[in-house]
Amino acid sequence: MKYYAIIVAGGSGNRMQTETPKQFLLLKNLPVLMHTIKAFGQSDTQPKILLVLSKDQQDNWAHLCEEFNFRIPHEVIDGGKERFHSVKNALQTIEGDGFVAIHDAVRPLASKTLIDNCFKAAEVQGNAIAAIQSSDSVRMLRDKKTSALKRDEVYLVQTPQTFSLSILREAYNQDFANHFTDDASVVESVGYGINIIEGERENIKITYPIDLELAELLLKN
Ligand SMILES: Nc1ccn([C@@H]2O[C@H](COP(=O)(O)OP(=O)(O)OP(=O)(O)O)[C@@H](O)[C@H]2O)c(=O)n1
Ligand SMILES: C[C@](O)(CO)[C@H](O)COP(=O)(O)O
Repeated sequence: MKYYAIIVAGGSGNRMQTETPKQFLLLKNLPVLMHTIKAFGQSDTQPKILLVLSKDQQDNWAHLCEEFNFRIPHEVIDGGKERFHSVKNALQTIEGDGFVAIHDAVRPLASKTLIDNCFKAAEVQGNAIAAIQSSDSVRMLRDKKTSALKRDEVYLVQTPQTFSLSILREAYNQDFANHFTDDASVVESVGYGINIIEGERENIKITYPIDLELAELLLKN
């Protein structure tokens, strides 16, 4: 069986409000993105790594790889306008069958166990996404009214999100829609049920400055 990891790093990090896009910021003296790739490089599954980067960051990345002597093999793919298009660009470079884990470059704390478990579950069920249950109470706002939701029924979705190539190709054949906030929503929209596996609370997404501070605290040496 062939295994692939699409690591999406084609965003500009507007909410982080740093000049350097967040995936290149230093986390314990190593760019965030290198921590993320290392987790896949250390997994038992050993997927082929496809790294999606905007064209204007590809030289910067090559320099960073030299500077940090970063030698984990990976292929660089051009980013797209939205995350959806970045994933699609990478998907189009893959031929044949197999399984693909899609992962945010800015989730550098995913463990190798979580990555391997996602691949294993997708092999059995066709797809598997990492998610955790909410530990807060949750409310929905609709038509200016709020109402409580049953929190046991609410999951906070993470990446990796892992799919068989045949399902993923069918899903990414659609046109982009604004409600496609992750890969599961793209796949669900062509009629597939989505399977959840237990994610990790440490597997945070670096979105705002406080997330980088949290990641520094959480990252084990
Ligand atoms: N056109 C895009 C947009 C996002 N991403 C990637 O998708 C992941 C999750 O997106 P997000 O956290 O929203 O990153 P940004 O789009 O960079 O952040 P923001 O929305 O704050 O601008 C990130 O690793 C980001 O680099 C991507 O590959 N291509
Ligand atoms: C894919 C994702 O990380 C799952 O939680 C999330 O949907 C990405 O959202 P963003 O708005 O692109 O950060």
